[in-house]
Amino acid sequence: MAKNSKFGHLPLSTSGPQDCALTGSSLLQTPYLNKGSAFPQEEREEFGLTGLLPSRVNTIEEQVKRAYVQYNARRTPLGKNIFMTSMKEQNETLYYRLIQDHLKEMFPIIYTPTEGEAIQDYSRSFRKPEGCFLTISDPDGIEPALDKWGPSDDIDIIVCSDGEQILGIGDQGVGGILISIAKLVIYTLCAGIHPSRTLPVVLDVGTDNPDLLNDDLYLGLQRPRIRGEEYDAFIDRFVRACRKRYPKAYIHFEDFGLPNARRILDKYTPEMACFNDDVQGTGCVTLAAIYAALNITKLNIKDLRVVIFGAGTAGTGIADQVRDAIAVESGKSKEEATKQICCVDKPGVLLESMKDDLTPAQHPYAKPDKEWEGINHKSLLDVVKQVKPHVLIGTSTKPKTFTKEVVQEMAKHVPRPLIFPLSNPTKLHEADPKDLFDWTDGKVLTATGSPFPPIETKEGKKREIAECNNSTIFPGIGLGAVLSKAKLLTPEMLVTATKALAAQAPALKDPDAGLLPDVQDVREISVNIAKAVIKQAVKEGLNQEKEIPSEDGELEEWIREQMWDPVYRPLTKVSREEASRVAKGEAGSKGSAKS
Ligand SMILES: NC(=O)c1ccc[n+]([C@@H]2O[C@H](COP(=O)([O-])OP(=O)(O)OC[C@H]3O[C@@H](n4cnc5c(N)ncnc54)[C@H](O)[C@@H]3O)[C@@H](O)[C@H]2O)c1
Ligand SMILES: O=C(O)C[C@H](O)C(=O)O
Ligand SMILES: [Mg+2]
Repeated sequence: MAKNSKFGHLPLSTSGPQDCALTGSSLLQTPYLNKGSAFPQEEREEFGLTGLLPSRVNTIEEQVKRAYVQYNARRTPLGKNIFMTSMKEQNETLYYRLIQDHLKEMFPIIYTPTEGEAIQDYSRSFRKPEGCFLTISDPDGIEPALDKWGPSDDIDIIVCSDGEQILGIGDQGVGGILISIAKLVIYTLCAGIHPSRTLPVVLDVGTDNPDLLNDDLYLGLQRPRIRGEEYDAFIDRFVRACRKRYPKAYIHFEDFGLPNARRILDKYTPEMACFNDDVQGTGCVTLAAIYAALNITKLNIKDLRVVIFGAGTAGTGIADQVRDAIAVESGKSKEEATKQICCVDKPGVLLESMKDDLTPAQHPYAKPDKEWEGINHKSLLDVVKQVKPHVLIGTSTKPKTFTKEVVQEMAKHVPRPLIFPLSNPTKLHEADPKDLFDWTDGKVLTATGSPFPPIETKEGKKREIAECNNSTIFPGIGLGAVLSKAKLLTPEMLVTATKALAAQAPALKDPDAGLLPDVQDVREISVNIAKAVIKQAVKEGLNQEKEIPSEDGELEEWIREQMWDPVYRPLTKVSREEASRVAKGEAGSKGSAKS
């Protein structure tokens, strides 16, 4: 429990002394409690560390300085990523503090795009497991595996992936554990979710990736993916087991394949607080970036024409958010609003005659065939000529498909084209922002799925390229859901989160600034997003937490107080029996003590 809080009992432990039942080398090997060379003299004596550490006692700032030198000695992004993973296994507080002090530089190393390389390399560079591995060949193993992560109040957020559509790099099987871990690191960094209260899971159901099927070092279930009833039953058993073991935990689904992502989300949304990041996170962050751009172009969302290239999980998630926003602003029905959105996939514009081959999420966007008669709807250039979109979004995983011709065609019809190449990792982006800028004489308003450096304008000014990645919004939404203990995550909560993000766009004040806040500021942004979500949860009567302050200032303070910071906290020696009440169990990978 947080100490000295004017709010009394708070669910997250973020400050004050913490109980520790470990001593000696087991303490040094417990990443959540280890302070390494920063253990003060008294704790070295009390916890049996004498002789196990060099004599000099460092501050965390000194440790960060040393770790940063070591980090910089690694030459490649993947080498740096591997270094960071090993730092996390040794000293979690230092790991988070190091990133926090170099956030902008390290974000692309621990997250998109470098995490993609690490995932592809998972079985080959594997050294130490982290996370929870559940396998379809052993469904009875689900409950005992979850039991290892502590008592029912211990877990706030579960991120799970079945590894089928990791970023844009496709099926990575059991390596998908690393995307669950990376998303949870972002929750901690960007929204202060307590790192010991999170659970990363991979649901190993096999793989259809031939490279992995033929690799004798592959660590997952080496057989084709199991689909259909057996898959559904496995997912259901997992979700039910999570609900039973951690009834208040929020479930975040990540990088499931197209046939499953939306289906699973729709199944569980009416029953529990759950979230699909690729569908909802991407939809919300993209809509927020559109809102910010509209402020510059002075257009209203109700008038927009939008082309979405790549109508998969993310593409249809974005389409739905934009459609709903158009409907609300214009008073039109959803069906009417849908007409302003044109979804293009491999076979071209989605048409009614293709209905048998479309997913349920794509169905509403299928256009009457006669509207496209005589037009080459498979050519993006022809689609752009026909639709004259204000907004072009790429979620296709097909690099360089927003060609000079396509972009210049778009720029003929609208004064400020909004073009968002969102396919990750960077090498899959549909266009490079510098090209978009050059091809449109700087008129483009852009945001990208992975980070890019600013562009220099002819006048020597810098134009920031916002990162339109769901990482800007999912941490705040999760924080809001966790602190309010929301029973459900509703569309209204997502709308209010999107508006809270859009209201903080730097471009509202300076048109050369980014369309979305910089990662550097995301912690503060998360507070505002969480506040919006919590207020909406209360409004809808879905908050299981009853002690939520109603006044805005107090609410913000209440949120901030529950956000975890990477600082060393004094340790209080307790017996194993005392600690076990709150412990995660020494067998758990995160160490045993929490207070
Ligand atoms: N920036 C973000 O926050 C964010 C969030 C989620 C996904 N993404 C990225 O979006 C991409 C798609 O992810 P997803 O989860 O939606 O995958 P998905 O497989 O569900 O969707 C991809 C879609 O693109 C279509 N496609 C493939 N080739 C095409 C082509 N030549 N022309 C038109 N369409 C084509 C596929 O048929 C599919 O429907 C990935 O690269 C992912 O990293 C980015
Ligand atoms: O993980 C990311 O970088 C964003 C997104 O969830 C994706 O799948 O690309
Ligand atoms: Mg994703």
